Amino acid sequence: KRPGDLPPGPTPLPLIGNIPALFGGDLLQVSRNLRKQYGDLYSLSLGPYWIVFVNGYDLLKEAFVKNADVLSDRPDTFSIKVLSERRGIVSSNGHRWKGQRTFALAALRVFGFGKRSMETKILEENKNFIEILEKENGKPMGLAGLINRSVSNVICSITVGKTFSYDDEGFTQAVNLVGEEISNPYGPLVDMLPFLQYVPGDMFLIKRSFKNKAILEQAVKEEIEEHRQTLDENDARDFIDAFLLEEMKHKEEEGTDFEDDQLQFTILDLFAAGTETTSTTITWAVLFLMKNMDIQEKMHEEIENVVGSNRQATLTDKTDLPYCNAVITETQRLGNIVPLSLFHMATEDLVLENRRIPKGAIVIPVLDSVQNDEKNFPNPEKFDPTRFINNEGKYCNQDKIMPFSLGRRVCLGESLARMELFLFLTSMVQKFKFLPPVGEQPPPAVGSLGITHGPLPFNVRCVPW
Ligand code: HEM
Repeated sequence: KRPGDLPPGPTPLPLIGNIPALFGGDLLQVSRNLRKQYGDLYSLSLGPYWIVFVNGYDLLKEAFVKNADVLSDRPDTFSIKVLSERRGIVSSNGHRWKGQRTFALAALRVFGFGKRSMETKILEENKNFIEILEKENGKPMGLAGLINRSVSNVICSITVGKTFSYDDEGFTQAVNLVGEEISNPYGPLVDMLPFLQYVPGDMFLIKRSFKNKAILEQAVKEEIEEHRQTLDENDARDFIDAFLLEEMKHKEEEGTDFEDDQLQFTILDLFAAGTETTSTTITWAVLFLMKNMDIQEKMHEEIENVVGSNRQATLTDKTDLPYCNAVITETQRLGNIVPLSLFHMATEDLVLENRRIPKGAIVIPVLDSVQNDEKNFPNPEKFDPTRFINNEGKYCNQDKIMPFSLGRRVCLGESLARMELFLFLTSMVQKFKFLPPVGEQPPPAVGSLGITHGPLPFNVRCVPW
């Protein structure tokens, strides 16, 4: 039974709890339906967990910023405990998480986060990407895989100190496997209903996940070993080197988190979190632009006026390109890339809106509720960048959405992601118009939900202006 002081929700049934509530579509749809009935705070009883959904800008702030002491841990779910072994940054808690996140942020800054050197790397990668699009000569193509590999190269240049050719087999396999895991539609379901692990066969892709994990771990292990063989103590080349040097400092320390297993998961976290999210956003942008030729033309015109056609836009152009910024922010809003963020856990009982969130509950920051808030964004289904342009033609309102989540677990790669989105999208629209295959209508803007919410595969023609 649902204790009377918990957030409201459908009545749990004996043994199966609120499983029937999940029959209403994917978890995003389920959450939207429940909100209509129960308001901003509601709960489900699933498997061993109470799952609490937190909606709305103010309540999200109260929960994850004001009560960050209680709501910043990850729960004991299958993906966190078993697949990620509670290691790395995304899946660790407490002392380990704090130490690893702090180290990673500092090291990433040394290797380019927020710096001009990073901009140069992104622009270089972008040039290669544009050249490949040029070679396609306006033929219809699925762009998502290529964007994925190009974006992935940016994070690889910092973590493993090199980039890969787009037809490198090992690299392509790693990028595809990570994509498969992050967009696995059963991932959140198995996390909430752990007994699904024991269903015979591989209907929920769990065996597949273990296989993918083994391949990815082996690839990273090899990179770490190669780095160890060529390590120069006075010259860290990349994130792996910096971590190996840190390992040396902590060698004598019992139970230290600076060891190879931890490094392996952190590299995989950065690779996974740093690739799929950004490339999915860029892919949504191409789809939205293809469906809105007038917006595409306006964005191109702004780039032509400010940057011209002989050089790539750089970050110094950013403030002079308000419409481009608005298109990117509107893409993040409507694309709704991580609509339910990642799962958090309540480490103590907590009272919100006079309701008790019990210790051990999985707590979901419903970022979707902010991105699609009708009060701030009338007609939220419409792609309309002018929501982020004020009367003076300036870029505004970007803080009305929270695609990178909030609180202590806020996305660690936000500054890199913002750079990438701006530099990739401006140079893509500078060179090409995005059109559907001849004789076809642009595809519907329909997404599928795993951890990320990505568009269904579609073909596009990239035709020079
Ligand atoms: C547009 C691109 C991106 C979006 C929309 C995005 C969004 C998010 C979201 C919603 C979270 C979950 C926060 C929470 O638990 O409440 C997150 C976490 C994280 N992101 Fe990103 N992200 C993006 C790009 C990146 C990049 C480029 C990196 C690479 C460095 C990155 C690294 C991480 C890491 C390591 C975490 C885990 C943080 C922690 O648990 O402490 N993300 N991101």
